[in-house]
Amino acid sequence: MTVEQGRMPITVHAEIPATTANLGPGFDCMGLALGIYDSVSLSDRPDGDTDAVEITGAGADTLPRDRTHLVLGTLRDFFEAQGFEIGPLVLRSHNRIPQGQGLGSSASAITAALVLGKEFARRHGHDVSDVDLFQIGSDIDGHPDNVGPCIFGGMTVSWDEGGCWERAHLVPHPSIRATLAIPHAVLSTKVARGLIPDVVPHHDAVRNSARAALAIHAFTTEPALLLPATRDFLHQDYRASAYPQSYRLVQRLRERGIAAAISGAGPAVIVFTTDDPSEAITDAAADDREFFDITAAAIDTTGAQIVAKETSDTPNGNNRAPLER
Ligand SMILES: Nc1ncnc2c1ncn2[C@@H]1O[C@H](COP(=O)(O)OP(=O)(O)O)[C@@H](O)[C@H]1O
Ligand SMILES: N[C@@H](CCOP(=O)(O)O)C(=O)O
Repeated sequence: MTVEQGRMPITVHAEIPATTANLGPGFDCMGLALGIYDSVSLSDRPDGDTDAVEITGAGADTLPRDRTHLVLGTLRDFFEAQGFEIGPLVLRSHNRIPQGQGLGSSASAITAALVLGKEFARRHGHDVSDVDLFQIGSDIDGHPDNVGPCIFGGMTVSWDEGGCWERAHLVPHPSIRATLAIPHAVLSTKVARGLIPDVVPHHDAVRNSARAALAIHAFTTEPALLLPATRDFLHQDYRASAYPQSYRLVQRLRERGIAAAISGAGPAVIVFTTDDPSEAITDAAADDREFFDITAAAIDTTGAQIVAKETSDTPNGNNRAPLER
């Protein structure tokens, strides 16, 4: 369907949170949404023959403007797969989620495409009642541990059941604060995944299972146990060579009794505390302190949202509308 003669072009706006996957031992299955948002909008382009992409913020100098742009490409693939005919589009994106840091930017980009695409198609009169964004997004990104919290907010645990993605939604304990140490370096998730062995010792699998189970309890009920609950045996040691400064910072923080882990595939470090850890992080970073930007991140509880209008620089949730997922 194209914009009919005389009909006002449609614009849909969305805010899409960053996510931190793994939380230590929850490799490929646990994740948490963070209050750092990409603001993305999609409009009909009645006066153009092709799609247009406008980008500000993170990636403005590096991301493509054609169909290889992850949001636009995913949108077009989604419309084609669903059989929705949609004319030329303008995609506008103000990105606050840094790319290649382990903050789920690719999952957020894919989620942005699907959330906007579903709402845009609905407003163009298409039936979207059977469209399951979590399923489609997890298949495309391959990381339900990012896509789950990105869509639903809070914390999710996800698993594969006979080729379908399932998830449970958890509410993190309100006293938990997340702080990020974001290095001046990037790492592609694909490269980081290449460092993980196909097989791990049974003993490590057992130890990791215990910590992952404990993480559910610590994140939801007893934050005092966050230090042991964020110990991983499946990925961080294997990937240490790809993020030496981040790995060192995690070790030093943990030696000081602070729950720290690599965020997603890295190289950002995520710290979970119930008080302000900035000083401790600066201290633990020692000679590497100039290498990291330290910033607090709220825990997002709502997930991706269609919003009434484009937000100013700091999304505050005032114009958020419930999203039909
Ligand atoms: N907002 C965005 N718009 C377009 N492409 C994006 C966006 N965010 C991420 N990407 C794509 O995803 C890549 C980063 O994905 P990945 O290596 O998985 O790192 P991350 O940990 O940030 O998800 C970028 O190089 C880019 O190709
Ligand atoms: N479980 C995945 C998570 C990847 O997250 P990202 O934010 O780095 O894309 C992994 O550790 O590979």
